Amino acid sequence: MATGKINVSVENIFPLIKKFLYSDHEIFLRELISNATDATLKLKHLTSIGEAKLEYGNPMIEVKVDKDKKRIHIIDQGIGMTEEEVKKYINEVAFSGAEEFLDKYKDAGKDAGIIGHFGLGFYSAFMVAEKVEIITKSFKDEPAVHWICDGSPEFTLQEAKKEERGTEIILHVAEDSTEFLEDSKIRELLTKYNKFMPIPIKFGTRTETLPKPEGAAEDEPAPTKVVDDIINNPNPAWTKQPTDLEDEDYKKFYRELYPMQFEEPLFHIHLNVDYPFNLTGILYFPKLTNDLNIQKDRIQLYQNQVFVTDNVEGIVPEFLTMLRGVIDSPDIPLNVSRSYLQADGAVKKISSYITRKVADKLSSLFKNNREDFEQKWNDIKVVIEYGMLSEEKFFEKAEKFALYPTVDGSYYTFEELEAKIKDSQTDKDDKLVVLYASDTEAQHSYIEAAKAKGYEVLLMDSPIVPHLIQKLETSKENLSFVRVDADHIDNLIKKEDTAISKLSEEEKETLKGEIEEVVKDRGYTIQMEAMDSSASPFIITEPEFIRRMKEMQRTGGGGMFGMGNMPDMYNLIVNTNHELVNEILNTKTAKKRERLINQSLDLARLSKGLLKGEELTKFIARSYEMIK
Ligand SMILES: Nc1ncnc2c1ncn2[C@@H]1O[C@H](COP(=O)(O)OP(=O)(O)OP(=O)(O)O)[C@@H](O)[C@H]1O
Repeated sequence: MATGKINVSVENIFPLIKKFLYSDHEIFLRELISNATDATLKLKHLTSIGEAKLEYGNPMIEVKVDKDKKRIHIIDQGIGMTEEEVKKYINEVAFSGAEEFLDKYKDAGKDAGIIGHFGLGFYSAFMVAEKVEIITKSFKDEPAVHWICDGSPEFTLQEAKKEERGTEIILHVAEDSTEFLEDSKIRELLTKYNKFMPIPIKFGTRTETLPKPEGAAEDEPAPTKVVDDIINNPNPAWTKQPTDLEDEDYKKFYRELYPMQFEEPLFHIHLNVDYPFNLTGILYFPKLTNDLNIQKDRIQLYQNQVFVTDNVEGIVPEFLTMLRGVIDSPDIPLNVSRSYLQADGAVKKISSYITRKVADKLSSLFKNNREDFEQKWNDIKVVIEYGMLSEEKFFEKAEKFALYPTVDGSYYTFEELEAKIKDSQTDKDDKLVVLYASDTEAQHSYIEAAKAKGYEVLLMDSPIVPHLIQKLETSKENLSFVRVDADHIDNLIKKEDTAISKLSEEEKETLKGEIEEVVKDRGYTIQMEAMDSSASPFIITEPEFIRRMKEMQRTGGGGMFGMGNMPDMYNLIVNTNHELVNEILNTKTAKKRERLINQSLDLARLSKGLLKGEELTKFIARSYEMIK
């Protein structure tokens, strides 16, 4: 038996390994299974090129937990190691790797998230074990060896009896890590990190129900068989060629990724590039709600089929983090901080590649089946609108497929919309005015007024609309968006012809004074307008600019500082051509005038959804009195 001392400058590296990555202790299993996988794939390679003269067969990796003896075994059938190789790879290479790791990252230990993604390699075993054994037999014709190390830099190395090729790692689990002796914990980790690794991983057995033999009695139980429980799918969909996959395969894989998701994805995008960087993956568009905060199943990042994280911030442009699926790339550096990641050239290229692929897919979906795309619009618009706002390149590409639905359910691209409304909705200053509503119920009367004029009204109801229209207005010339309740209809799109007022200037002044007297404490700005006699006598409007700025502030970013908390501002428009307004003017008694004004104002508020609570109760009681 040989004993030796591992040559390291840190006197005892293991307590340090334990101290770091405290919350990430669980990665030891991922690291050891990755090594076992590498060893198996190396053997596959050597047999394929004829360097290892043996049958590759169907090797698997087995994980076993012996709770009584407090041990975890990881057994592979890979290339194994000779004594020389153990000395070299374990005592020197692996150790220096661990040392280097600690040196580099002990100060960066607090850079949340990233550090645990960097493999400590073999020595991460000491994060949970007080003693580690390696029993390994190389594929070369040499005796097996047994290496034991108890966490000090001393180790023993002796010949072992192992006959089969491969490596067995035995972890003697430390007292403070006994949670890893629970089957359920190990299963959880295997499913989290190793679900799609390329070599089958066995963890215990399971009972499979077989079909009943023909002619079996109905009450006879179906026969069963005990089989290896393989926890992974070694050939996940993203590793295959898109041409080899059907739509159903993509859906099946989605269910595999998110077993708790019962809703089908709307469509998928298969990513596949090998130059100038390597990346494969599948992204899915799920049905998204308008609530941006509740989307919880996230894109998973893999490196060569090993799960790394589900936090892809910095790698995928932010607007696409709402999607689901997987990205697998060996080219994404993980042992660095997020801020570095965002500045990294390769990562930037990856991010813009993904953006382009998503835009191309949306474009082809739109072209190939517009009807279907329109039907899905409501579920995907948040991502697209968000992308248009945050990525200039995407904004340009989205011109072709971004849709603008009307309150009547027609969908236009911006170009189509422009062509459709150009004649009717260009104002006297040559500005194209796009009318929109955010709520068809609440803004019903305003929508009707616009439709009566032959105008189109868009329905724009996602939370980022104020930002989006701001962006559209600044990127196109002579364009403005106004919500239907921002002013009375003739003011929304001002044309040359000035309406004739039935009231003289003097009469208007008198009336304005009288109305002001009655409504003076309610904060309305009164606007006397000569409108169509069939339009409502009193209308309450909410000026576009201030409302939009406030909304932008509330949804974050943009707008004007401090405006989010300002009270809502309303205008009261009085239609001087309406009969009732004329009557108010000519009413003899002040009491009756006041009553007419109040009743008209309440009706206008009712129409705008502003009449609530006690005021609504009073209004109803008063109305009953009137018709009695
Ligand atoms: N199960 C195994 N079978 C054969 N060789 C192994 C096995 N585990 C580890 N080794 C050898 O030990 C070396 C060191 O392993 P370690 O995990 O520390 O580093 P690595 O795998 O090279 O890199 P990293 O894990 O940091 O990506 C490996 O490169 C390999 O040669």
